[in-house]
Amino acid sequence: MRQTRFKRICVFCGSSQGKKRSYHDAAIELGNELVARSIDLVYGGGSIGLMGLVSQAVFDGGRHVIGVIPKTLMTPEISGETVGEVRAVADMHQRKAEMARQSDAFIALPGGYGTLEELLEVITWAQLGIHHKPVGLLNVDGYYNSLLTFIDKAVEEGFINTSARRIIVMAPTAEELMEKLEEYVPYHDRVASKLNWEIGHLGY
Ligand SMILES: CC(C)=CCNc1ncnc2c1ncn2[C@@H]1O[C@H](COP(=O)(O)O)[C@@H](O)[C@H]1O
Repeated sequence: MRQTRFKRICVFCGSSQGKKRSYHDAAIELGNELVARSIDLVYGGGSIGLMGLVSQAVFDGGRHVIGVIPKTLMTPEISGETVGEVRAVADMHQRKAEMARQSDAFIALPGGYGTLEELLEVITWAQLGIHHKPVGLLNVDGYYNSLLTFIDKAVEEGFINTSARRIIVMAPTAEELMEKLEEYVPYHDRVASKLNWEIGHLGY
């Protein structure tokens, strides 16, 4: 068993499986990597898409799985069944706060609007000093290349600070990504570190 600084990691990913086999395989590989490192999973609940694959892999590997799901989405027709522990929440905002509160790091696999929104929110929260947890992007088959190019454009055009660019930890495989996340040094902004967030309200 490998040494790890993480007890639980939150995975954001598609509620669809995507078209390539590599997305399917990467979700299972990430789940297995968490198991190999004795890390538990926090995710959005349910069994659909890549969400179902990663949660099943972690559950089958004997680790604890927490699915945080809004009551409205909690039907077999919409989200399928959640393996492991289910935490029902009132809405999407509570879900994100609860997923963030429960985990020591975040990883995004390929996904659509929901995944992008969750990923960008935890990056923004890191930038504002709301949390100091690493954020990893699993760039399976270059899926996120155009997003990364866009972010570099935003740095170039002066909308993202060069030092904040390094909040995103990126790798093409789960193993490499985990190695990088283990070594991540939290981002510190002089202004953000002086902000006094109401921890209770934000869910931290
Ligand atoms: C009505 C409908 C479309 C239901 C889809 N069913 C869903 N069930 C559970 N979580 C979801 C669902 N859709 C989006 N999410 C959230 O958004 C992310 C996936 O959205 P997407 O497929 O990338 O965009 C997940 O990490 C999850 O937290």
